[in-house]
Amino acid sequence: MSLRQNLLNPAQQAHQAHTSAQKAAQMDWLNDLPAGGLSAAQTLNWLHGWSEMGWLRRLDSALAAQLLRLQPDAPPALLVAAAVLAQMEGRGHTCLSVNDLLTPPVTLLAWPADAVHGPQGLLALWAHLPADRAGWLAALRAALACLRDASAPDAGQPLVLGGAADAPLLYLRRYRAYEERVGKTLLQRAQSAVDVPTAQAREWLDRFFVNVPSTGASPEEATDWQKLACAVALRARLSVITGGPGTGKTYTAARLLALLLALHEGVSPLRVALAAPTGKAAARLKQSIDGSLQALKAQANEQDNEQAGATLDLDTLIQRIGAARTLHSLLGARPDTRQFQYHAAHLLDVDVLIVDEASMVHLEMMDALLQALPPTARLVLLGDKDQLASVEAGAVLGDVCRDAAQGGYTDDTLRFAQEVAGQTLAACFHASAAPALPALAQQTVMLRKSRRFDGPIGQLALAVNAGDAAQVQQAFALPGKALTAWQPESPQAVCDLATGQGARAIGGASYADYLTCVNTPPMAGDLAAHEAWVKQVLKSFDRFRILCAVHQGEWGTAALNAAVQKALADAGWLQPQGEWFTGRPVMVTRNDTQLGVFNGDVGVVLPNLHKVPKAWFLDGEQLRSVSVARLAHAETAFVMTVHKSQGSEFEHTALVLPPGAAELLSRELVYTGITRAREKFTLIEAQEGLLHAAIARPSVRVSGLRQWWGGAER
Ligand SMILES: Nc1ncnc2c1ncn2[C@@H]1O[C@H](COP(=O)(O)OP(=O)(O)OP(=O)(O)O)[C@@H](O)[C@H]1O
Repeated sequence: MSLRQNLLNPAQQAHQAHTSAQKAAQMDWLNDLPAGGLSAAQTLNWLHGWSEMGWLRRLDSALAAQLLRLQPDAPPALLVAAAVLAQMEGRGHTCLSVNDLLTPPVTLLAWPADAVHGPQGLLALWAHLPADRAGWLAALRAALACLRDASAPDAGQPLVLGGAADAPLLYLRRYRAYEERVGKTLLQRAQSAVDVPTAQAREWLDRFFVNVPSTGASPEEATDWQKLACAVALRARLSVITGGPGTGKTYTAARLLALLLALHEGVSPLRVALAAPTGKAAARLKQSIDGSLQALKAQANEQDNEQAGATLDLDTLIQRIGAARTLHSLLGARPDTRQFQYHAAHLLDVDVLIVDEASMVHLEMMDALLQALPPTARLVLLGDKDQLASVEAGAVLGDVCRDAAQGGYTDDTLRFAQEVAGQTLAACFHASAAPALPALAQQTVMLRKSRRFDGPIGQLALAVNAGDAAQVQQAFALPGKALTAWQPESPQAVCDLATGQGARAIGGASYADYLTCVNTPPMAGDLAAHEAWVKQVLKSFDRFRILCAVHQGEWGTAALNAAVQKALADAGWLQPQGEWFTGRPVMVTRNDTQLGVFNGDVGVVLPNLHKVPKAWFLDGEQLRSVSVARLAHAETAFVMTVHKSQGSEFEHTALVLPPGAAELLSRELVYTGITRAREKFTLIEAQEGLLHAAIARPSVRVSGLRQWWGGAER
């Protein structure tokens, strides 16, 4: 089954099967093409045929049709490039490299064999298209009503040609505009220097970071990267702190806030905002920042009270920070429009903005955020560069942090690191040891020591990240029950895991934990007892989660959710009557600002005190209930995609790798799945070899973002 088929619902698949034979017959004429090559109309037919077959989206061939209407003599190559570009945008790429079109883009599209080799397939069409870059560029530039390049005036053309002469990039107009604005604004912010009171900053940093690296430590371990990250963040209006789970990104951000407070000289108090792409991630950020500031307060009190605790009012800072918000809510998302309440002409009221889980922020959202942020405000991006990028197009954090591991710090940065943070970086992190890296890299620091993931799960995550199959194998062979790999015969195994009744005693939390709670509501009918019960259910539900990579097929979210629900009902845990039965876990699939729920929020349906079913959500300790009648966009959440799990962690995480979806199984997907697990990780491979195939496949997002700050393009 192809990727597209996997994403189709059963009705669409049936329709597709019905039309396939019809379309194949319609396309027979393509075998008898005249030697003169394809006309634009024939090319369009061919592309429509691909959409009918489910290889392209209808949207993709519709773009080609729109271009042909705009310019009736548009060359076939332009129509094909546009349809492929639209398809790539749907897969998260912000542009299409023209170089990828010089030969049939078999790897790029990863279509099934008949779509590649069949008489109406990719190879057959490519026989009619230019064979070199000059030919493609000539074809693209022959349609200036459809396409703008650097030399042509902007007349609202839907396509834009950009990139370098030897690496031209084709964009949809919208993405080119986002990319240009995001690239330029990030660079401006990174270059926008702020005066740092060196001696004062050094004094506070020495107070906040008391770790002494052990003698004989490796170059990575010899540096206090957290302290360095704080220092670097002081000197410009953009800083980026990346690192794996538990490396102390929020710990560092909390100390940075304390440092900014300590150095703040304005008359009005520092205005701080916290945000993340999802509600869950925002709640975790707030909890973590508060926890770190409380710990810092205790540390300051233990140190010399006269010098630290007494002069730094951390209590007021904690109170003033306020709740962390989703980016949608921060920017003031409005129903049914892409426009936000805050934008370039109505700026956010903030001095410092910390954005966590920045790997999930897609290009369009990053653009909206940067536009709405006052030029004087400091932006601090936190995130794990190795995690999956967002479903939507763009991988801004990945692009920014591409060289973060190597450092590439200039003399200026090295001097600053020494003066302000007291850190002498090993030669391997100097710019001389690598090609000189641009200003953005000087504002980026990678944290390298995990405080939470030093056990088997951490080892596995590192091995996956390095694409090291042997180390992965070794990690699974480690003693203890933290890691389990399983190749069951059928998806029934997933149900066994969910009910906690699996034949294999692999241990770990299951859905039996939260359902035990669901089935023992409080006897007393008072509000406090009811709230405590709801919170306990929600927290227990978050102890375990099943993640998978696809929606369709017997190993996809739809079938597995139904199977798990049935298994739990058969085992007596659930009574699934109607849609909104007690205990049903739900995930919101669309932002609804009026209801206050956002795409990705996960809750559980439980009765309120008056026995009316409500969907309940927990943000930190804050409980919210939503009327189920108004929750129009939600689905069952026993099983969710890895994408949707980002920003969350579970005591026990099970990752299901399905067969036939090779294109979706990437190193980043597996890494993200593993790092959702706090204590136990279970891998369920529907077929032997899926894990190894996935880790051998790092995902690549085509983007030209780095051209705006002088980095090499992918
Ligand atoms: N320098 C440090 N000294 C002591 N404890 C630390 C230090 N840095 C981080 N920690 C602790 O390690 C744990 C993980 O830190 P933190 O939550 O900041 O990591 P993170 O990178 O933000 O994690 P995640 O990716 O899960 O959000 C926390 O308990 C934190 O208090």
